[in-house]
Amino acid sequence: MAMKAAATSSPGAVQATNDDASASKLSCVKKGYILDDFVHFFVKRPIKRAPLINRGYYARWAAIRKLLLQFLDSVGPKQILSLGAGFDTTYFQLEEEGRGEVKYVELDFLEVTSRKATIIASREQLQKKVESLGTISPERGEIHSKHYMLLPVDLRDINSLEKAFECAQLDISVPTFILSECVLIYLDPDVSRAVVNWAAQKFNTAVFVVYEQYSPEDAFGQQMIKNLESRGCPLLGIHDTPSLEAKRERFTKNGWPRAVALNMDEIYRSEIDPIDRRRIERLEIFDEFEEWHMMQEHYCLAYGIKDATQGMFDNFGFGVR
Ligand SMILES: C[S@@+](CC[C@H](N)C(=O)[O-])C[C@H]1O[C@@H](n2cnc3c(N)ncnc32)[C@H](O)[C@@H]1O
Repeated sequence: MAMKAAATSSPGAVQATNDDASASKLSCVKKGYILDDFVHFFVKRPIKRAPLINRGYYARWAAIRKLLLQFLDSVGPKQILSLGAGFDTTYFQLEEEGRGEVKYVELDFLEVTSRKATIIASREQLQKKVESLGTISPERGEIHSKHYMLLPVDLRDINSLEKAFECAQLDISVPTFILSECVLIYLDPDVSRAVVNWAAQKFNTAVFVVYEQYSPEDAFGQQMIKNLESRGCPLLGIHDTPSLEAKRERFTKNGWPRAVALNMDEIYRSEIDPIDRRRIERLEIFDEFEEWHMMQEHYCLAYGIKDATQGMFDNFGFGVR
C-alpha cells in the first residue's frame, strides 16, 4: 500500500529546495560537468556533492538544455516563462552565449524573487545583463528590463499568475517555452492541474516542460517521499502523477493536444549527446551503477505541446536528431 504524502507543506521549506538546487548546480560547475558563469553568485556556502548527485544534476541540465536550444533555434520571436524559477541562471548564461534575444520571464514566491533581485542588484556582472531600460526592486521582488522580467507569484493563486502574465506583457501569439523544473510536484494536484490548464488557455503555441519525481510505490520512491516530508516539503503531487502515463495525461486532459514523458534513465542513455556523456563520465570515479539507474528511474521529463502554427513543433523534442 502506498504511503500518502503529508497534507501540509511549509512555504519556507519549499523555498529552501531552491538553495539545494543552486548548490547542486554549482557543485557540477566546479567539477567541470556544466558551464555556468553565474550560479556561484547565488550560493552562500558551496558544497561538494557526491558523483551520483553531480551526474544526476548534469543529466537534468543537459536534457532541459537540449529542449531549450531546439526551441531557441527556431525562427521568429520567442518567449520563455519559468514557473518557480528559484535562482536559476539560465537567462544570464544564454545572454553570455549571445542567445538572450528572447523575452525571459521568471516567477517565484516573493521571498525568493526578493532575494534574487537583491543578489542581482549587488553584482555588476549580473546587473549589466538586465540593465537596458531596466528597474530592479528588491523590496517588491521585481525586475523589469528589456529582455528579462522577475516577478513574485504564488502559483497556488491563478489570479496572481494572471497578474504576472499581464505585468510581463507576455504575448499569447508568440511561441512560448514554459519551464517548471522540480516545482509542480510540491503543489497540490488540483493546483498543478490548474496551472497546466491556465497555460494551455493562455498561449496559442507553446511547449510546457516539466522535470520532476515520479514512481512513489517502490522502496526508493517511499524513501524519497519520506526524506522530503521530513524536511517540511512533501511531494504533494506524486500520488496523483505516479507514472509516465499520468504525467502525459496531466497535459492531454488539461488542454495540451500532444504530450511526451520519458524517465531520466532513458533520456541519459538515448537523448544526451554521447560525446558529452563520455566527457563527463571521465570526470569522477563512479561505481554506484545500481543506485544511479534506480535514481534516474524516479525522475522524468515530460512536455505538452500546443501548436497553432501547425508546424513549429513538428521537429521538436526527444527522438529528434
Ligand atoms: C526545487 S526549487 C527549483 C528551482 C528551479 N526551478 C531550479 O530547478 O533550479 C522549487 C522552486 O519552486 C518554487 N515554488 C514552489 N511552490 C511555489 C508556489 N506556490 N509559488 C511560487 N513558487 C513556488 C520554490 O520557491 C522554489 O524556488
